[in-house]
Amino acid sequence: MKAIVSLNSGSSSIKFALFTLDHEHVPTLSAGGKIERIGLSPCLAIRDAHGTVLHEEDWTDRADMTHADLLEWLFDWALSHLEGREVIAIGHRAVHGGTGFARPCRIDDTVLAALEKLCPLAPLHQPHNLAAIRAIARIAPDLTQVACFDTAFHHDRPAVATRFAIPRALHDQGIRRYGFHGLSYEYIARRLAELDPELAAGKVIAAHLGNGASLCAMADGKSVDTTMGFTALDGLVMGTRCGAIDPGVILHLETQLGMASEEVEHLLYKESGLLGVSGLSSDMRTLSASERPEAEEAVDLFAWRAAREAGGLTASMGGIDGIVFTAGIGENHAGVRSRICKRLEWLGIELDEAANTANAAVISAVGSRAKVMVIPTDEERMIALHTLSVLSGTAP
Ligand SMILES: Nc1ncnc2c1ncn2[C@@H]1O[C@H](COP(=O)(O)OP(=O)(O)O)[C@@H](O)[C@H]1O
Ligand SMILES: CC(=O)OP(=O)(O)O
Ligand SMILES: [Mg+2]
Repeated sequence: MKAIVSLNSGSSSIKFALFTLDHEHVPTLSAGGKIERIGLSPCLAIRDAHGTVLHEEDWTDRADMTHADLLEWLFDWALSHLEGREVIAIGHRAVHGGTGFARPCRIDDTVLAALEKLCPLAPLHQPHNLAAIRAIARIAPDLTQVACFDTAFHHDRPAVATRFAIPRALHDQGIRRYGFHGLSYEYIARRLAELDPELAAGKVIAAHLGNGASLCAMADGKSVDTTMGFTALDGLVMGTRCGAIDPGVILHLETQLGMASEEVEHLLYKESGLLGVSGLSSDMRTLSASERPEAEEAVDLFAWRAAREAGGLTASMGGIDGIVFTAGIGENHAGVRSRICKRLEWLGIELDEAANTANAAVISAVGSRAKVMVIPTDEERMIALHTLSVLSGTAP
């Protein structure tokens, strides 16, 4: 049976899925899994389509294990468990497509070289995405590999939402707001259209709150604004990323505190966000379980900033009909959803706390002016669908 594999290398996780194809090439999930807490103490779970665990692994205290080490482990496992399935292509999440890539494409040396140039704009992601592509090219040089871009969903936003207030020539060189988490938002837009077509046709904020976090304002299922910009450093507070920051801080760090640009990069990408504010952890579960006041301060800042940006995106759309929470924190953390929604009560948003605690699909109260939902994201399925569209020559 033919199959395709989706690989999604995030900043703290590698998610993967194997889809079998029927004779019309409709993908059905066969197995999938996630390696998480990379850089802390990685663990892995692989499940079949019914959620039954096929394999679990815990690399306690192995903060040293890199994305590449874990991918190698995963390949070895996969090769011995394919059981007659023939993998015809591998689709990858590629976080940054720059100005050159607005739709999924087959990967060759030219594409790889162009994506390599974008690594400085997504240092937590793009190098891992490309390392996975290269590793597979070494193992199976003839296998088709497809890149699916996080930036693509935002490509057709109104021009005003793409511009920084800097000299025009820099915008023309590509220094502009791109936006990320596009595979997740595209999936949410499609899923919402199935679950609630009326809401999907309206003005919705999708909140992808994971280790990386952003919001997307969607009108009629299309991105009109988003909190991330030139890089995935912008916008909300994240696990280890600072989110939007006064650029004057960066100038001060360099000119007054004498920090080298590599040190500033490290500080803003890897030592800031929830980790920086709490001094404890980048992981929301750890912070929620902690009694330390700094942990509480970090969680509160996370929610405050998300609500503040949601207010801004509401203005971008000229109103709001609904909010959809997704990704690790958005799907699972009732307390954070509640904190954000409380700060948005002025928009007529009211939660049903029992539904919220149960992680129900609809968590708004009956009288709420805007509907609030929880929809698990599925970037892997989106990658599979895009990969198939490239194989069949029907990519948009
Ligand atoms: N059951 C849960 N309850 C609360 N938070 C959770 C839960 N599961 C995951 N998270 C949080 O989600 C975040 C990771 O999100 P995820 O979307 O998996 O990350 P990535 O951006 O690396 O794909 C972490 O902060 C983690 O603590
Ligand atoms: C773009 C981004 O931040 O991705 P992730 O959530 O996987 O870190
Ligand atoms: Mg993610």
